[in-house]
Order: sequence, then C-alpha cells, then structure tokens
Amino acid sequence: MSDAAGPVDPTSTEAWSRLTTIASDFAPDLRRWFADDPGRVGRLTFDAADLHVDLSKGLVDDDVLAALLALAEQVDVAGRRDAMFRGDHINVTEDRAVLHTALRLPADATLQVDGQDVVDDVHEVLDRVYAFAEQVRSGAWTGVTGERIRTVVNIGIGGSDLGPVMAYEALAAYRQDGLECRFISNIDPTDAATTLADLDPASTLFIVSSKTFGTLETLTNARLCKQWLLDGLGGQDAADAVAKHFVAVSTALDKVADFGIDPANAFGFWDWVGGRYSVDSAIGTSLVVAIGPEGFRDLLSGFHAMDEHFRTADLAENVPVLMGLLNVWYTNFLDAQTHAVLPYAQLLHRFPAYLQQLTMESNGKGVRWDGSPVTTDTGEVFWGEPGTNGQHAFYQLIHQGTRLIPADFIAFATPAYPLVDGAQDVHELFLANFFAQTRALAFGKTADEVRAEGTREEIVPARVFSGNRPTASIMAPALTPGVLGQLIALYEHITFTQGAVWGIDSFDQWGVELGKQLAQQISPAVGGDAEAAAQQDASTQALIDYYRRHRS
Ligand SMILES: O=P(O)(O)OC[C@H]1O[C@H](O)[C@H](O)[C@@H](O)[C@@H]1O
Repeated sequence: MSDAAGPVDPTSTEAWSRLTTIASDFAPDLRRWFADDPGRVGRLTFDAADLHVDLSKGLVDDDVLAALLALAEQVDVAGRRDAMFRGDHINVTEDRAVLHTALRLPADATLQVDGQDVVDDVHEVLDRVYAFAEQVRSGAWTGVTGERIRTVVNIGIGGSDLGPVMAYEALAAYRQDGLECRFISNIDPTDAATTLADLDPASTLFIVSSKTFGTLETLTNARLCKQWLLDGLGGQDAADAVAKHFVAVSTALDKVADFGIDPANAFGFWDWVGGRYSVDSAIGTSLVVAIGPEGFRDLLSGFHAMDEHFRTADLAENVPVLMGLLNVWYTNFLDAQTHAVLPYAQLLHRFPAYLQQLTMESNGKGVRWDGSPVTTDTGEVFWGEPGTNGQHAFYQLIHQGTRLIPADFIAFATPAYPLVDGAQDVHELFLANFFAQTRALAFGKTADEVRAEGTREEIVPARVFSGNRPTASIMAPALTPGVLGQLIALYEHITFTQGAVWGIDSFDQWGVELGKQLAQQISPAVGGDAEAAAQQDASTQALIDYYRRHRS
C-alpha cells in the first residue's frame, strides 16, 4: 500500500466478500459454542504485557477470525503500522510523522526522523520536566512570596486536558500528599471560577498546556488565571509573579514567550505528537508533579511494552489488532454503532471520556487519506461509565435493547484502596459483578429458565435475556502507572488498526475547525454588533436575540 496509490478499498478485498457472506447467515450461539468447544476460551484469551484479555465472549468464531485476519493482510495493516513506527508521514493531510510511540522509547534507543534523532529530543525534554517536577514536589520551587506550591492547575483542553485528568484520577493512589492538581478546560467562566474559588494564589502554580498555543479556550483561561493571580498577590511585580507561577507546555515556544512566559519555564514537544496522543509527552507535566518522575517512567514503560507487543506480535496473537478487527466486524457487518467501555475501577471514571477523544476524533472521518470518500461506515460512538454505576442506569439497554452494543469490561485483581465491610471483601463483591455481567450478556436466560423460576407466563417474555451480546474482558494485576500506560496504548493501537482497515487518516481532526471559525465570526454579534448579527442565519440571529434579551 503506497501513498501514491492511495489506500486499498477494504470492501474490494476477497476477505471483505468472505465476511459479507458469513454475516449474511451469521447466527451466533455462545451457549453452544462454549458447550461444543472446550478450547474456545484458551484460543481466544491473550496476554499482552500485563494485560490479560479474554475475547471468547465475543461474537466471533474461527471462520470470522480467519477472514478478519485475511482482511488485515489484504489492506496491509502491518505495513501501515511499520510505516508509523518508522516515522513516515502517515498523517497525510498535515504531512506529518505520527510518532507518539517515540515518546516512550527508552533513552538508549535511536530513531532518526527527518534527519533528527527524536529519542535524544524526547529525553532531553523529559529530563527537564522531571527536574521541574522534583523542585515542585520537594518545595524547592516556591511562589513569588516564597511560599511552597500546594496546588498545580493545568489549563488546557482536548488532548491537553483529557489525558492528564484521566491519568491523575486513575493514579490517585500514587499521588504525593499535600500537593493537589486541578484542571481548567472549559471556556465557560464557571470552570475557572469554581476551580480557583478556594485557592491561595501564593501557593498556586499554573501549567498552560496547548500544543498550538493558539486555542481560544486555553488562552482565555490562561489570561483569566493570570489576572486572578496578580489580583490575589496584590502589588507583586507582574513579570516576577508570572515567572514563579506560570509554566507552559507547547510545540509553539515563540507564542509561549509572546504570552509572557519565560522560555526557560516552557517544555516543548513536536508536531508529530497528536493532541490526543500526548499525555505521555510534556503535556503530562501535571501528572509528573503528582506521581513523580519514577511513576511517570513506569507509565512510559507500560506504553512501550504495549507498543512492542503491537509492533512484533503475529497478527493472530496481536491484541490491539484483534480487538480493532473485531470492532470492524461489529461495526461494518453486525451493524453496531456504539461501543461501551465499562471500567470496574472507580479510579478510571474519566477513561471513557478520554477514549471518546482518542477514538472518535481519530476515526470519525468521511474521507480516506487520499481524499476519496470512505467506502464503508467508519468510527464508533464510544461511551461508558464505571461499573457498577452503569448497571443501575443503562445496562438495561445493553442486556435487552434492540441494538448491538459491544462492550469492553476492565477490572483489576488488586484494588487501589482495599476495604472490608464486616467479613466481606468489598472488592470481591465488586468483581463478582464484573464477572456476572459478561456472563449474563453472553449466555442470557431462556424462556424455559424464566418459567422454571415460577414466573407468570404473561411476563416471561419481559424477563428473557437473549444473550449473545458481545464483550471483551480486560484484566490486569493492579491499576499501576505501568498498567495504565499499557491500557492507553492498547486503545491507541486498536484505533490505529480500525483506521488502517478503513483507509483513513486517523491523525488529523479537520472536523473541529468549522465550529471554531464560526465562533470567532459570531462573537461580535453576541456582543451586540448589529452588522455581524445580520450576517447570521435566521435561527442563529433569533437565538442571539434571545440571549441579548435575557442576559443579566
Ligand atoms: O493543545 P491545543 O493545541 O490547545 O489543542 C487542544 C485540542 O483542540 C483541538 O481543537 C483539537 O480538536 C484537539 O485535538 C486538541 O487536543
């Protein structure tokens, strides 16, 4: 598959035809498959680094799997993967390499990209981030009045927010006491106001995180925070205060300087790191402050371990490839439109939100990387909540609704905070729910089984569970920094695999641009500029008018 030739149309492959034929009379029967095939669980369970992944409750048999693997061969997923790891410019529409995997290469590796050893660059910045974080953690870095920093506030949005927040929450057990991180992302002024409300400017340090340093929300919030700081410190020299209370993370260090942040207090990264792939770059600085350089190194090793699995494992044993192919099967052949991610770990409560950007900004595309229209549905709507909260809210639809919703269940053998309620290990009760749900979804409950419980005949149908609802179970020993890195990289590579099959550029995000442009154009109208208002469509004019009549 060469860039000049454009992507292979997946629907033109022999494997796609084979999958179409299989799908036409596919009648999954997990009860029978399990009963007839004692080897099924063994064949469909895989270990990738520390992750233990059971795909046996998926709607897949040997024929489907063989055809999916043939599809991966015929569209050359491996070739595209190798091109990414090499640093080829596979982000075609932005003419960029895609090298988040280089962010987690060990210091003794080398990778020449566009004539530059990127590993040296990566570790030079990491060392600076680590040194900064150590200063904050030890108290050596003080605010302008000499006070120790107690709160670090990351100002960023999208990839410059979701990864750090998610990981900060996930690794709560690894944080340093007495040092808190907070996150401001939304341009809704309520976000900054509520986040700053109880903070003391003298002990607060801001990290302005923005790949482009041109994002309206982030720059607006950074200005708000600067004003809050200067007002709160009262009488301090502005440049001195900013120097001690503001650092920045960006690829655009010139714009950082324009904002008034000393380049000595700025940490760079590179255009070959996509925003949604950047938590393992200097964008993770708030996380490094929270969990320390050792914890962050473990996180990076976890990412790297999964990268190595993805890069080297045979496709038939390659967990991200297999999960990506299964998602293609569900989306393109079994008509699934959404994908649930259900972590049985409260600390992963922001993981579904993180995955929404990763997967939907990457694969929500209508054209392929050569500009031609896609030939099949792309993208999946990712969503989820931690179990067991979801069980008492939306699982009804997953169990008995009319839509097929593939679901990934994630759990850990050892809890971050073990608690016992009397004689009962609460974590075991929690895990019993995790095991029960995938079992119920896979095997259901027949009408006869419902009747055997003495249920009145009229309500038997309402109490039947069809089963054959696909799940993947992902387990690991514990939610450590290393395991979190593996989990994130797993989903990065699942996303990659799907994008490679569909022939799309999973690394651009042009779909977010129009709304940004229009917001700039509409802004004067909102502020009362009649000429700007007159240029809007009738609905928008009426809505702005409503706002102007009701504002306080
Ligand atoms: O890091 P920044 O340049 O501020 O960008 C923040 C975010 O905004 C953009 O609109 C993109 O949709 C995201 O991919 C990006 O992560």
